[in-house]
Amino acid sequence: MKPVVTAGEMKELDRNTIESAVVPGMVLMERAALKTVEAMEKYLCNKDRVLVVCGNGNNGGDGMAIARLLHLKGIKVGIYLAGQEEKLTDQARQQLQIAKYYQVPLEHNLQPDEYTIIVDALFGVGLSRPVEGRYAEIIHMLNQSGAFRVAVDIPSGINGDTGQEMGIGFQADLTVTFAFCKRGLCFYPGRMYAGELIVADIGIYADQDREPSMAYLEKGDLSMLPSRIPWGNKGTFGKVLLVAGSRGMCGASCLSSAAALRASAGMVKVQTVEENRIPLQTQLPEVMVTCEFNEKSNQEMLDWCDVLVIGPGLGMSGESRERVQWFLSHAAWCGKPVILDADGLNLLAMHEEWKKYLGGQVILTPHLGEMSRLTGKSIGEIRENLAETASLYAEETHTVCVLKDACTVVASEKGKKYLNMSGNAGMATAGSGDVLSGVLAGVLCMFLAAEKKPAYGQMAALGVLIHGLAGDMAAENVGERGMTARDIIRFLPEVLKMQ
Ligand SMILES: NC(=O)C1=CN([C@@H]2O[C@H](COP(=O)(O)OP(=O)(O)OC[C@H]3O[C@@H](n4cnc5c(N)ncnc54)[C@H](O)[C@@H]3O)[C@@H](O)[C@H]2O)[C@H](O)CC1
Ligand SMILES: [K+]
Repeated sequence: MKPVVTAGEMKELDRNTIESAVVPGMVLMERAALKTVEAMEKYLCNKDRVLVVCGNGNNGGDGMAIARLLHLKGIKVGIYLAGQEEKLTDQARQQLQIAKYYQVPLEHNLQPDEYTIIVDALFGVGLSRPVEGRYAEIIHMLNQSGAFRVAVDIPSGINGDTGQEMGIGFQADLTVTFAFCKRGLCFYPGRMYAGELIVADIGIYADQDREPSMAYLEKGDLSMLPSRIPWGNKGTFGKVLLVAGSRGMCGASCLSSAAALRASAGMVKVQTVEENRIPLQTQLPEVMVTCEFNEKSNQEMLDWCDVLVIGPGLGMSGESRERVQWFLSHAAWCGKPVILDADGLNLLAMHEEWKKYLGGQVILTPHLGEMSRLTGKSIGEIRENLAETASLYAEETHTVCVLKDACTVVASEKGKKYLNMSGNAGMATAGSGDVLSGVLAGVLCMFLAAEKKPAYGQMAALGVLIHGLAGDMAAENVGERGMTARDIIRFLPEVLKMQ
């Protein structure tokens, strides 16, 4: 698990290291330069010609140090100062002095096409307004060149907090960011501008009590998943009750059930309507189907299950409304974990009074449209503030909120947030959300079966990671264009096998 920071948090950590830990800024700059050159090694050969384009700030200072290190390694390199020397920060000025001492060539004309590698050291976390004028022209020229492009800390022009392009963004093939990943490198389009992303440790650490509030999980975090006890039986590995499906809507129940089984649940029972019984049982013989809906059988189902998934393919009928209300309220009373998805969320949006049934063991999985209905905010406003919107709603409802987008945010009521770095555009396909609801149920089952219960936010973040990794495997095998939700299900076991 890796922390993710805002530009402001990064500057604070930077300042804290320099002032409290008394690590000179120049030392941090040298380390930043060394790590960047190290990351460039595998792309470098002595025939390369490198151009380092420097701004006035410390991002530019990093660039000058990088140029000097490359020069001393015998690489042909030149520095192009995009700003004015008199406006350089102290550290950038010192770095320029050092570069001049070692006779690093200064280029006065910008001719990107003469170089095979271009290093963008214009702006980093100090970007404070849209890029215009001469700087915009420079970035445009650099993007036009056929050179291999390296960004220092953040691709210039990309907002370090939101990932939005401010005027024009440098299109990097490789970004070496220092100390911690910035939020703007996780959200789109920032993530696309970054290219290959390397987070370089340069000796800046967060104090325990100032841990950044956001993190992302990596493949290695699958090691958190508990192993299956050898003596278990199908009941041991988690029983999922899926309240799903309605007249003419059976597909979502199939996808969610199949995903739960593929994500390690031991048993799945679907509470649905009579006309879905045959199609479900035909497509998924492993799944039990019941069409009962009465006090006695509902209570038996609730007592039987470990986790509920409520919502896929439910529709908005009065009958569906009753099913959601009964299971949501009774699950709350007995503290059973619930994943509330799709029309379960749309019905919640219409029944404010159901919020009393929500709590820490409830995971909401809205996409932007469902979130708009739940919060009354516009989709545009939500997309601009994904993390804050998810966090606010999680706090308001005391739940875990999985706000689904290209970069899904998982927010828990205690303010912890996770960004998902797995997945791809091929997953924007019908049923992908139904699959996620099943995967989340499967992951909860894993932990419940092992009698471990990390925070629901962390379990949900693991489920989102697994869903995305399966989607990445599907894209590698069948391509993004042609993949379907069932391809994601197909690769779930491969992902879990990796752990
Ligand atoms: N975080 C770390 O551990 C380290 C960071 N380092 C590097 O320092 C930069 C941040 O440097 P800073 O001086 O704060 O700002 P920038 O260099 O990012 O910004 C340059 C300068 O540009 C001006 N500016 C901002 N926006 C615009 C604009 N749109 N048009 C024109 N000019 C603009 C602004 O006034 C800034 O002064 C960080 O990213 C790292 O690369 C340390 O060197 C190593 C440790
Ligand atoms: K940069």
